Amino acid sequence: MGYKIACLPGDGIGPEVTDSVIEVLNAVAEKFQQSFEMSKYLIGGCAIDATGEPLPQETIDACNSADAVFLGAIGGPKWDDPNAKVRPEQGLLKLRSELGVFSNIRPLTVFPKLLDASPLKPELLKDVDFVVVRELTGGIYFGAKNRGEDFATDECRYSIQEVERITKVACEMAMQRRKILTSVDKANVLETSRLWRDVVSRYVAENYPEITLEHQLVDSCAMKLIQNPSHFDVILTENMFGDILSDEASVLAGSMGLLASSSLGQGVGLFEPIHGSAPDIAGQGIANPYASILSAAMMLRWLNLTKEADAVENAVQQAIANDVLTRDLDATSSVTTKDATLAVIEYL
Ligand SMILES: NC(=O)C1=CN([C@@H]2O[C@H](COP(=O)(O)OP(=O)(O)OC[C@H]3O[C@@H](n4cnc5c(N)ncnc54)[C@H](O)[C@@H]3O)[C@@H](O)[C@H]2O)C=CC1
Ligand SMILES: CC(C)CC(=O)C(=O)O
Ligand SMILES: [Mg+2]
Repeated sequence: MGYKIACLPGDGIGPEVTDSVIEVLNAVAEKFQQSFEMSKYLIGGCAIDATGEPLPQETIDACNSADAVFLGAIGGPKWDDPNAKVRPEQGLLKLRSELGVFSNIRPLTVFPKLLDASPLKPELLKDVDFVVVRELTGGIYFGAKNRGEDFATDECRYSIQEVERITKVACEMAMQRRKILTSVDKANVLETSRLWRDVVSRYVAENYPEITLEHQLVDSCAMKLIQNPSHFDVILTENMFGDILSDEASVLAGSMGLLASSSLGQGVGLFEPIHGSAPDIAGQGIANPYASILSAAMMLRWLNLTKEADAVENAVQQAIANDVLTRDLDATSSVTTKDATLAVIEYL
C-alpha cells in the first residue's frame, strides 16, 4: 500500500507547479521503491466554475482520507469581482480550517548561488536562516465580516488556547535551532496582540526557560527583516502578520518561487508553496516549481520518508547550483518549469 496524496492544483500557475510535484514524486517512488497514489481534486476558482463552490465536499472528503495534501495555488482576476458571493480564497481558508492545520511553517534559507538574485547586498544575506511560524486558522482572516451601507468590519479574535498551541510549535522548533524566538505583534495598538504577548511570555517562561524570547512590533520587524535578517531564528506570529512578513522574507531568498511551507495540526498535513496563482505569468510554462517541490520535500519528511526528503532537497540545491534558474531568478533565462523539474529529477 502506497501513500495517498490528495493533489489540489487550483488556479493560475497552481496546476503547472502541481504537475512538477507529481512528476518529482513519481521519480522518487521509482528511485526509492515507494508508491504514491496521487489524485487531483478541485479547489478555488476552477471549483467555483465547475460546482459553484470554492471547496466542494468531495475535495474535503478526499483530503480527510489522504495521508497528506499538496496544494498549488488558488485565485485570479477572473474571480476577483468585489461583489462576488463566493471567492477562491474562501476555499483555501475553509480547507485550512476543516483540516485544523493551525501551524504554518515557512522556512527561509538563502542559497549561496542566489546571493545576487536578491536586491539586498550579499553581505546582508550571509548566514540568513530562519523560519516563520504563522498561526493559520485564527485572527482576522477568520473573524466575522460585515458590510454596511457605508462601512465594513473584519473581526480579529484570538483565544488563549489558540496562542498557546502555536507558541508550543514555535518553541519546539526553536529548541532544535539557535533558541531565539521573536514573537511579532502590534501590542501597542491591538487587544489581540496584548493577549498574544501575555500568553507567549508566560508560556515560554513556564515551559522553555532556555529560549531567549524577544517581542517585536510588526512594523519595525518588517524593517529589521531587511536591515538585519541574519538576526532571526524563529519568528512566531499571528495569521495576517505571518502572511505579509513571509512574502517580504522571500525577497531575501531571491524569489517567492522558492519558499515552501507545511501546514500542520492534529491530522493530515497540508503542503503548499507560499506564493499565489501568479496570474501575470500563468499559462506560459515559466513558473518556478522549486517552492512546490520543496513543499513536497517537507511532506516527505513529515511522512517520515527522510532519505527521500533529503534527496529532493539536495536535488533542488544541485539544480540551483548548476544554474537551472527560471526567469524570476534570472531575467535573461529561458529555463521553463519543465526544464527545472527535469533537472531536479536528474539530480535525485
Ligand atoms: N496560497 C494561495 O493559493 C495564495 C493565493 N493567492 C492568490 O493569488 C492571486 C495573485 O496574487 P498576487 O498578489 O499576485 O501574489 P502571487 O504570489 O501570485 O504573485 C506575486 C508575484 O510573484 C510572482 N511569483 C509568484 N510565484 C511565482 C513562481 N512560482 N514563479 C515565478 N514567479 C512567481 C508572480 O509572478 C507575481 O509577480 C490572488 O488571487 C491571490 O488571492 C495569493 C497568495 C497565496
Ligand atoms: C490567499 C490567502 C487566503 C492566504 C495567503 O496569502 C497565504 O496563505 O499566503
Ligand atoms: Mg500569502
